[in-house]
Amino acid sequence: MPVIAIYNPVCGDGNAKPFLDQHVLPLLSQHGKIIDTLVATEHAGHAGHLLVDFLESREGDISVVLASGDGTLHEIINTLSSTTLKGPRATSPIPRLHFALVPCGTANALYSSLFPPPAESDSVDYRLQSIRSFVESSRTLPLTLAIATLSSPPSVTKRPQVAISSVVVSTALHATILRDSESLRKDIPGTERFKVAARNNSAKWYNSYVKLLPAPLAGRVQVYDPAHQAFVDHPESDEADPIVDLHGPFAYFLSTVNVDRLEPAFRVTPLARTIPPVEATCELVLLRPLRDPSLSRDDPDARKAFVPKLWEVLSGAYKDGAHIDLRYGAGGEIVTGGNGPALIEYFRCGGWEWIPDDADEDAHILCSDGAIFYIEKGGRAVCSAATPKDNAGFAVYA
Ligand SMILES: Nc1ncnc2c1ncn2[C@@H]1O[C@H](COP(=O)(O)OP(=O)(O)OP(=O)(O)O)[C@@H](O)[C@H]1O
Repeated sequence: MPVIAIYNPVCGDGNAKPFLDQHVLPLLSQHGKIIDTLVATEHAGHAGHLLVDFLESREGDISVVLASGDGTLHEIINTLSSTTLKGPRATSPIPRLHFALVPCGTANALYSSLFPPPAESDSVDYRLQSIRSFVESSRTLPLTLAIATLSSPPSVTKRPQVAISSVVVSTALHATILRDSESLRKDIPGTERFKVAARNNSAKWYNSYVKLLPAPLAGRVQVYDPAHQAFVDHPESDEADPIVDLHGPFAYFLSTVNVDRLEPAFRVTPLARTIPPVEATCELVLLRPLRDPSLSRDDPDARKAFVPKLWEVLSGAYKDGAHIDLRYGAGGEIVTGGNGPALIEYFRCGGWEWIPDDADEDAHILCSDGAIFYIEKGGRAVCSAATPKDNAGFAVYA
């Protein structure tokens, strides 16, 4: 099978090339794997085009050694999903692409979810696991994709914009963090920049109306019940009307596919691993501050009072996903037992719609694997999880 190795020289701390040279290429060569093309990305958006050129010049299935973070994989998936190949491949569908991931990015969400990190997650061995799987077992896992369609208002005749994710689609706090953290990348190359951007946005709430759609096999939207530590059918999702309506404001709204974490230690959707889905689903976690019994309306005092609770939830994600079992006590204090409302609402669904309030500028920001999009005024984002077809789509050596 032809093999291309692509590295992003600027991702993470900028060490993809030396890591490839010192560790990856020798291991591949030890196992007799020949790299047909070894190439660096030269600019944003380049990785997808490199792969298109390679596909057009080879036949059959191909493998890709990808030394980057999640953003470069995102670009590849989006470019290939919107490109018609030339030459002999013009008449046949793009074959399944097999990726051996070398985690060289900042967060490496997909890699660290597929290979949950030991304490020493920087070790060379830890970073070579997908490569080892490529050379030793060739076992691949197909990726579920989250397809987000951003539509204009019905009065505007414009094609919707499509963003395809293999990790995360978010709005609200996470999307504004990603928007703002990019400008901090140069000064703070590590994950600390996400925390700085989070602090700057922590008192914001986002006004939107949301619909949750069931996955085909389940037929119902499912919600996590902390009392039984299991998913149950949402009480408002029944056979006659399986769609669940949710009103804001929202502090947090984040949906994942394929991953249980966004950084090695930030297990934001832990049930993706502990109760694995049986079909393509979005794992959706959200936080609606007005579920807090101590808050009755949205005003600046309420937003300020909620900030420490937001932080406690987010720090719970760093404690092996403990945030999903936090509840409100009668006075709005955060507790771990009892039967008060859960802080985090954790849904498993086939998709969702986010219809931002026109007057709330920041509610129009959407993040797809770190790439930032703007939902037009009067428009909406619709996201659905898709199962890859046999022999097509994207798979990872794992
Ligand atoms: N040669 C290049 N010069 C400048 N930017 C590049 C180049 N090659 C790729 N890029 C851009 O670098 C961005 C960051 O890459 P990537 O997401 O892989 O790493 P990261 O952000 O450090 O890691 P992660 O997404 O895991 O947090 C990508 O969005 C891509 O467009």
